[in-house]
Amino acid sequence: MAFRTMEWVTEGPVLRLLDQRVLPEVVRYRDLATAESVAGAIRDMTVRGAPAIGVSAAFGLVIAARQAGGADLRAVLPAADAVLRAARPTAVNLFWALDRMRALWEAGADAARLEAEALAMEAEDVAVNEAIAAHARAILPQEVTFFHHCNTGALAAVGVGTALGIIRRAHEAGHKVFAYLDETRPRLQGAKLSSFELMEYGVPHAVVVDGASAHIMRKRPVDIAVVGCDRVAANGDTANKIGTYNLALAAQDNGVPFYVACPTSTIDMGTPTGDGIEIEERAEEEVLVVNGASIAPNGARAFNPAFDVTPNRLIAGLITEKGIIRPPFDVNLRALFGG
Ligand SMILES: CSC[C@@H](O)[C@@H](O)C(=O)COP(=O)(O)O
Repeated sequence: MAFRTMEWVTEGPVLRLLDQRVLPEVVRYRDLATAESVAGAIRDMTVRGAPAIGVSAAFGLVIAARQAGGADLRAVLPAADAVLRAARPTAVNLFWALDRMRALWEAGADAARLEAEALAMEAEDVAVNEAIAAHARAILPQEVTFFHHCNTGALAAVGVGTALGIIRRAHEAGHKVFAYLDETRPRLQGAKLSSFELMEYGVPHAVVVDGASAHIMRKRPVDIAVVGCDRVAANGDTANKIGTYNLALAAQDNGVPFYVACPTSTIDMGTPTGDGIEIEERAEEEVLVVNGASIAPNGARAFNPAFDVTPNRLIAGLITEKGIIRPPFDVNLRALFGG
C-alpha cells in the first residue's frame, strides 16, 4: 500500500497521521507531539473514521503519559483524557478506546504499559478488519455489485477497514466486483477517499452523487449495500455518516439487502436506542464551500448534521468480527454481550 493512515513513532514520541483533508491531491503526513494536537487532528478530520479515531486517541493519551516525567499519571492524565474525549461526539470507538486506557491508568499502570495497550489496540484492529471481511464472504455472490457510503477503508481504520475492506478483500479473493460509491457530501469522503483507495487496489467502481442511489438501484442490478458505522445502539439502530439513512431507505424500496459492517467495539450497549446517540453538527462552511469555492449566495446559511441514524428495521445484518448479527438485534446483541 502506498499510504499509511497512522504510524506510532515511539522515539518521539509522535503520532504520524496521513492528512486526509488534502487527499487525493496531496499525500502528506503530520507529526503530532501532544495529546491536545491529536485531539485537534481528530476534530479537524486530519484523521477520521471510527476505528482510526479510537486508536489515535489511545496514542494521544500515551504521549501525555510519556511526557509526564515521574509524575503520578492519575494526576496528569485526566486533563489529556478530557481533551481527547471532547474531540468528536458520535463515534463510540473514541470513548471505548479512552475507557480502556483509563481502566489501566486508574489502576496505576505506567506509560510503558499504556503504550503496549495502544499498540495492542492497533494490532487488534487489523485482525478484526480481516475477520469482518472473511465473515462477509459467506453472503456475497461470485459476481457482486455493491453500494457504499462515505469511507470505511484503510483510511478509516488501522487494517483494511470495515465495509470497504469487505469490497477490497472480495475483489482480491476473485469475486467479480463492482462498487457504486456515494460521493458523500459535504466532505466527499466517498469521492475523495474511497475512490482513492479503490483506484489503489484496482477495484472497478463508479462515484455517484448521493441522490442517485434509489434511481441506480431501480435501473441497474445492485446485490448489496454495505456501510460502516460510528455507533450501534443496543436495539441495532445505527449512526453513520449523513446520508446513510437515505441509502437504507432506497435499498429497502428496491429489495437490496442493507448491511452494516463494524467491529463490536462500535456497539454501545449503554445506549438503548438511536435516539440516545449524539449527532455531531459541524461548521456551515463544510456545506457552503467546496474545495475553496463558495457554492451558495453570499450570506446563505447552512445546517450540517454530520451523521444520521438508520432505524434497525432497515438493516439486514451487522457484519462483525464475531460473525453476522441478524434481527431481532436487541435479543441477539444482548446474547452476544452476555446480557
Ligand atoms: C470504518 S469507518 C465507519 C464510520 O466511521 C464511517 O462510515 C463514517 O461515517 C466516517 O465519518 P467521518 O466523519 O469521516 O469520521
